[in-house]
Amino acid sequence: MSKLLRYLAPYKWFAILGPSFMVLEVMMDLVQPTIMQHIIDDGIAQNDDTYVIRMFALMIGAAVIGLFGGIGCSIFSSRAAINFATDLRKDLFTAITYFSAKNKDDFSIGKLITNLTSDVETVQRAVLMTMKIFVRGPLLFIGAVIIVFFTARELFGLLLIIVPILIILIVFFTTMSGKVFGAVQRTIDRVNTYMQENLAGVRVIKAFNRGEEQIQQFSSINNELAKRAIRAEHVVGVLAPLSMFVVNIGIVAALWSGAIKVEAGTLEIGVILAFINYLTIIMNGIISSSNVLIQIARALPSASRIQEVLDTKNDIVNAQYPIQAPIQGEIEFKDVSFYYHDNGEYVLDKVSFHVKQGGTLGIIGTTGSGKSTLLKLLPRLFEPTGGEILIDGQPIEQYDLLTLRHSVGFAPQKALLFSGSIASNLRFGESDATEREMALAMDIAAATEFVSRFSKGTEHHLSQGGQNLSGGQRQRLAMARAFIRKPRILVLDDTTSAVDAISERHIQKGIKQNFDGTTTIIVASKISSIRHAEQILVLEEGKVAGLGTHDELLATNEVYQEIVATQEERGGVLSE
Ligand SMILES: Nc1ncnc2c1ncn2[C@@H]1O[C@H](COP(=O)(O)OP(=O)(O)OP(=O)(O)O)[C@@H](O)[C@H]1O
Repeated sequence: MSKLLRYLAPYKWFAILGPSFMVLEVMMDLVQPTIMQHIIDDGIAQNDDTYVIRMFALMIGAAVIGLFGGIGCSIFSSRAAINFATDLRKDLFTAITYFSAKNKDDFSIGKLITNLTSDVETVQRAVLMTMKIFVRGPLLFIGAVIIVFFTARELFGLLLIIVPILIILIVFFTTMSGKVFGAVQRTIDRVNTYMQENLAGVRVIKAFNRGEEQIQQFSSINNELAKRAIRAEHVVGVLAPLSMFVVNIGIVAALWSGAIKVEAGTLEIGVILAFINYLTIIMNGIISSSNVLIQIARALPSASRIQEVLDTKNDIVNAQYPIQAPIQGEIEFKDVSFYYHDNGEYVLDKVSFHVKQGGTLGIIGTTGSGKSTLLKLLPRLFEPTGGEILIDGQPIEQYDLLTLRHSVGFAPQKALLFSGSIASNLRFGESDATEREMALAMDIAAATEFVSRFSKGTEHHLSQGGQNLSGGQRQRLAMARAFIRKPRILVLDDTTSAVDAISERHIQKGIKQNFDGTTTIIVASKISSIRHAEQILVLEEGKVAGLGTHDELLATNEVYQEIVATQEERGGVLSE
């Protein structure tokens, strides 16, 4: 939490002014019972009307100044806390945006959403309450104790019993609340993860008639959240009535012992009333301090979760002196190995191949053989765990990341688009692409025809993830987004799986004509997509099972022959 407080630095004046105004309000609150005591003992008891009126005017004056203090505190504290949270949220979003793929895998999406929303809000509330109330509580408490010591010393002994009891209650409940609210926050993570996954998969849920089961599973997590939240609220909720009970006992004791003293003529009635008022102020001071402490205890787990994200080191960073020279496109994999998790299985095992600049490599293999993983190593979404990748003869990690990623036109297997216009999605690839460049990229990707059918053309609005397009249309736009960069290395991960054969041929022709000097790596599930590649790499369980031209592999490679045979059985597309 203390680390996060650096976010208050730019707003330090708001953060100082807020509590300062609160001091003003507290002073006015503290002075009121003493004025009242004087009204009773020196004004009403002595029948001095002028004195009473003067004191009433003083009371109203104090109330107005207190109001001014309260409003000032609210304005400045909320500005400080809201700006603090806005900057924090922005930095969190930035950190998450620059996470490496591995960093992202380490955090669940639900947890990151909770981070950006509920965690930031919890910390913001704690900061706000600290500025507004944390000054008020202790000041009210200390001020009232001092005033009672000087003005109602006859009853001061009672405070020595009541105050320690109240303090013990607060320490106990604050400690408890930190634990129970930590558990609530962790359950909110689970709810968010579950909701996020289910919202993304709503169509699958419907298609498989899994609605009831999913609702039941959600209910069980939701009920768990309710149980933990209720427990947490109970813990917090018991404190105020318990404190009130202790104070009420104190009031009874004050009245009883005060009455005896008034009867004996050693105490005035106004002092008892002032004492009771101050006792209530002390209780309010303690309860509001405890509310802030509880809020801080609640915010601590949130703060450390936020800090965990901010502290996460991106494991893919630029070299100290990165190569910024333009990339030509020669690629060499030398015994490249990779696993996703320590102690996990090798997904790629000593993979070696060489593609000359402007060459074409097709990759084929069984499901889960590591094809997509291999492609993800090229824009350095992941780092090899063994071996070396060379681009133009230089280790890939020596290249400036921006230069490297700008040189690689990557169309992933899952054609994810963003909400916004088609044009904005294409410009994701090249922000200052002209209309002509967009038209050419769409033409190569066989997207022109379906886009022109939309009344607004490239201004047609796509919903979240491009869900209002067909799978094949999404794939074409994702390819166009990669083409528009005019990359030196083009990486297509099974991007024509949902594209019809005629369009696929159009795309292949387009790539050949327009990306002559571009090194192209294409992962495909259909032989027809890669049969004309200069080299074809056959992957099996992460290992190279073959490397050669279509004809060479067909003649000598068993795995390739098997894939061809299976595709022919299914009415294969080899003849195309
Ligand atoms: N983010 C990840 N974390 C952990 N394991 C992963 C991750 N992504 C993929 N894997 C595992 O790595 C292996 C290779 O996956 P990859 O996606 O590279 O295969 P693929 O050959 O592209 O498969 P497909 O043809 O089905 O697309 C699989 O066993 C998969 O379960």
